[in-house]
Amino acid sequence: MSPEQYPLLSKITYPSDLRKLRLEQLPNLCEELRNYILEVVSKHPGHLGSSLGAVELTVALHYVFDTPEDLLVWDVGHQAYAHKILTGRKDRFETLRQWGGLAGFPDPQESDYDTFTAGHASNSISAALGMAVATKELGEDRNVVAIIGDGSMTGGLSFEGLNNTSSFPNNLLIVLNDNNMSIDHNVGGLNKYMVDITTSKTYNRVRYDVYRTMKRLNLIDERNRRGILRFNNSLKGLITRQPNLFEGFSIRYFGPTDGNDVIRTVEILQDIKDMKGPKILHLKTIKGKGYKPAEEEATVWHAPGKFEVASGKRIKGNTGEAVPPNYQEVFGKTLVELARQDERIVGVTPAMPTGCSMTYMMKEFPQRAYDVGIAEEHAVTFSAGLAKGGMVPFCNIYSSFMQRAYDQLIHDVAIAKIKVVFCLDRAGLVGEDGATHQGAFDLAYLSTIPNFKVASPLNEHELRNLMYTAYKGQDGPMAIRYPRGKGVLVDWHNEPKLLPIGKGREMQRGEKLAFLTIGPVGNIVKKVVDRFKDSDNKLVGWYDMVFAKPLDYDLINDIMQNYDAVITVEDGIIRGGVGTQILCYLMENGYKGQVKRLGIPDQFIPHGSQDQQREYCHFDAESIYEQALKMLNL
Ligand SMILES: Cc1ncc(C[n+]2csc(CCOP(=O)(O)OP(=O)(O)O)c2C)c(N)n1
Ligand SMILES: CC(=O)[C@@H](O)[C@H](O)COP(=O)(O)O
Ligand SMILES: [Mg+2]
Repeated sequence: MSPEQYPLLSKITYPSDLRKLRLEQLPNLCEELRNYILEVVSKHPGHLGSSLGAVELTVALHYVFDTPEDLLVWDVGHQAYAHKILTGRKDRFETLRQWGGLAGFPDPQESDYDTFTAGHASNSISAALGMAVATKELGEDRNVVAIIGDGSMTGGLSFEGLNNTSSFPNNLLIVLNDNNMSIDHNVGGLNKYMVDITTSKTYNRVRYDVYRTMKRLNLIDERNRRGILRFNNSLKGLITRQPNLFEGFSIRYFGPTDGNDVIRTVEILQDIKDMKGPKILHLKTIKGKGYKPAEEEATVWHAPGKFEVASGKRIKGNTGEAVPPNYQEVFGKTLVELARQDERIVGVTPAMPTGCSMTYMMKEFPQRAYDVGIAEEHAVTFSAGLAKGGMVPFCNIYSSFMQRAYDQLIHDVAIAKIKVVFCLDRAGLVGEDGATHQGAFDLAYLSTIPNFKVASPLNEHELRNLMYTAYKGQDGPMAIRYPRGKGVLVDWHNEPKLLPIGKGREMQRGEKLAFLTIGPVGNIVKKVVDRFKDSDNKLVGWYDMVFAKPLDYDLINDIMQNYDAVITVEDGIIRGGVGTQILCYLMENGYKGQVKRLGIPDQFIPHGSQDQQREYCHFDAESIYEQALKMLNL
């Protein structure tokens, strides 16, 4: 990092260096941080807009608090790039989200400054509250701060934390970083409340008048700054005629104030830092702050991929050739096609309309597509309610975020056999988001639930067939899981047809070794099978199981009788996954051949490309081929 380009930042390794700066130098430091984030993230893609918007509050927090002694708990953590840069990781920042490099989210194994696992939204208040209560219990003198966005504040877990905050002695500070955006537009009553509180013109005018008058009379000093903050709070109650939501939880509320004004944010933090009891500071920030394209199109620039900083042009690597669509696009367009046929079909997404392509449905049938905010539990039970009310809901949730809603799947859906179609996006290895976001567990956790059907398509045609089958060819809950990214068929738009429930397919007959696969990972196995074809096309067989539940036992019986060896391959955790279910069946039924299960081992797989992750897990084409050779004694 050149001192010419980054005169302040180049001298900072840790927050202790930052604290040596004068207050008036901080705006320049923020500018440098922003430029550095842009320089690196344009080449090594990651989450941009949130981190740009949080630069000032990050600098202010590390300036005022004695980190890492004081504890900062970041929610989601996609806004924490400035935090990473300022806490000893500047020189590795270029390795962001790459295999062996820095994680995209705070990670306690990466740094002492990262106090808690981050990646899934809304856990920061509970985690920080626990730390704050522990601190108090142990008589330690340290501050604990949770930093949470307006979108993440809508998650149920946040409310559970807020509700609990005043129950035990603690001095927790919650910093609410409110940019009035989630990835897409933020939704719901809380969002409206926060907009109202910010845009109350009378409140803002009176507050400003009071401040100006006091300043003119030279009445603003350290002593009465707190008095002004308190006065603002009472004023807000009087003028907006709304009780303050957070005060209602017995949490002292300060703000809203401009969180992109670093000096003002430092001053306020200094004022409230040592106040006793739980408190919340509401900062208004701009997502993408300081980079025009990101400010103008916050959703696109949430995680834009590679781009040219100067022009704001995103680099797409488009060769002009026809390429297969993303599974997400196929889901989105197929849902619209089905919805055209049946007005009972509706879509539900917890805050991921763009990510999962529910946007197609929202565009054509705005009344029949529901973004419920970051609320996976609610999304599942709400869908069950919709179904009870006569609709056919397609509830799309990322596989790893569905982990939040396991009880709802069982209690609110499966027991009563309610027909909801769950589309689990980002199933399997997801790439650069890493451990927190891997869709590793769904095949295992869904297969254990009675009354559930669980399937995964080999390709885009099969995704369409499964969506159609879930809607038209069965009753009760059914889950369809598919991965992040491109399919395999350029000509993907088939006429959807009904598939037999619980039936797999023989893709190639062989004599010695059978591959049993589920989902798109079958396309990798196909390459391996083709490689054997060159030498001996009788040696290996391949079966696409299609359903993890019910499993096709007829097919497995046939395989048992005709092959000496079986390799199962799934893009999911091995323990409890489809391979394990097949292994149990084979053993229970006296199979004497060899069995090898390939998939995600009993570990959390870190960030990197999906290819690197598959290789690490030994289910890339080469590893599968080697495994087959070994079992065939070749
Ligand atoms: C449980 C969970 N659901 C969904 C997501 C996907 N997600 C990541 S960031 C984000 C938006 C969060 O909004 P906010 O907290 O306001 O932060 P901002 O992006 O605006 O900085 C969403 C929906 C997630 N990480 N975790
Ligand atoms: C931080 C977060 O949880 C999301 O932004 C997530 O990274 C989205 O993943 P996709 O890029 O796969 O939609
Ligand atoms: Mg936000």
